[in-house]
Amino acid sequence: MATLSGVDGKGIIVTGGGGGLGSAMAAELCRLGARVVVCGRTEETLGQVAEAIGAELGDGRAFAVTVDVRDPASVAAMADRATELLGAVDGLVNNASGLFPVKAEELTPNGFDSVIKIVLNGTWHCTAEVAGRWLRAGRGGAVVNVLTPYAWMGAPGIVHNASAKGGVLAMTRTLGAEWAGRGVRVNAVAPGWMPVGGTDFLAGDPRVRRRLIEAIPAGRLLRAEETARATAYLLSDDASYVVGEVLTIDGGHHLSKGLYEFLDELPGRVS
Ligand SMILES: CCCCCCCCC/C=C/C(=O)SCCNC(=O)CCNC(=O)[C@H](O)C(C)(C)COP(=O)(O)OP(=O)(O)OC[C@H]1O[C@@H](n2cnc3c(N)ncnc32)[C@H](O)[C@@H]1OP(=O)(O)O
Ligand SMILES: NC(=O)C1=CN([C@@H]2O[C@H](COP(=O)(O)OP(=O)(O)OC[C@H]3O[C@@H](n4cnc5c(N)ncnc54)[C@H](OP(=O)(O)O)[C@@H]3O)[C@@H](O)[C@H]2O)C=CC1
Repeated sequence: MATLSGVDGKGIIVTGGGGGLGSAMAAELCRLGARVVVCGRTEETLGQVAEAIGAELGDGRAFAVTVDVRDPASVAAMADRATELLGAVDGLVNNASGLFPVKAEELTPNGFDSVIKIVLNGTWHCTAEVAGRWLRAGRGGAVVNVLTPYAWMGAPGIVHNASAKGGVLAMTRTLGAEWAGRGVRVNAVAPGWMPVGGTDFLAGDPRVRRRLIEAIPAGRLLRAEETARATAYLLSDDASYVVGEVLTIDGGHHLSKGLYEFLDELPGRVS
């Protein structure tokens, strides 16, 4: 019986690989057979991630490389090093991000820029560098951008990050179409809330956690490994005809806005 090809043997770069989702994603991709470069600005956390993967799966599976995705020269140096370490780079996961909650009317120009530079410009710099190498070499590759459902829904309180993610959504669709004929696929995942990384503080509060879960039709928070497996699919040759697509992994959360949260209170309840 035919089996799915997965990411076995592929070399993959994960930006923000020292963070909550990035580290879980790197570990799961390695469990699925990939070799991974985790990159970000903080050498210490990246080293810990590579070491933990090495302890679980053996040496030579995960490597730490520093990068600032806002700086094209730093991204080019990271891509050189990743190629040395992995032999060949087959996939790129644009996962690095930054945000802070702020009222839009209180956000300064520099505050807006600080997030746009990481999320929108950083995703572009990494994609242009890595995919540019594939195109020049006449070979294929797969890019997966990490979005969230608020890339198309909007997110009051984080206008900088929502604007950047909306831009990355347009980038995903545009480059997906522009490069599909040359074997470079660009897609995205849009995970819902996970109790990791930048939102750990929210899901860690029992009251907030309960309210979050109540609003999610699947009735629980998303596990980082589930996002990793969806990402692995888009990186793999199993997704060879999937182009410019966004795979939403949120337990139906973005579909539930409106009536769902009040279903229990309606006469002749539906749920
Ligand atoms: C239904 C579907 C559900 C779907 C549900 C989906 C949920 C999705 C959740 C997504 C989560 C994530 O993305 S989590 C990712 C979170 N991770 C991170 O944030 C880690 C990386 N963060 C950072 O590096 C920093 O926080 C960040 C500020 C972004 C960048 O750092 P920099 O050093 O570049 O910036 P700084 O020099 O410190 O600051 C730049 C400017 O920003 C301002 N600034 C900084 N912090 C500020 C703050 N808290 N409030 C106001 N302003 C602030 C400063 O005053 C400066 O402006 P001036 O004073 O004018 O100079
Ligand atoms: N947690 C959640 O519930 C959800 C998260 N997401 C998305 O998942 C991704 C990861 O988020 P999460 O794990 O929560 O957040 P984290 O804050 O844990 O991870 C963000 C990572 O980005 C890196 N980073 C930030 N700025 C730069 C930079 N200039 N250059 C290189 N790396 C940088 C950080 O490392 P360093 O500071 O060392 O550079 C950090 O490792 C993001 O794209 C986020 O939008 C989507 C939906 C839900």
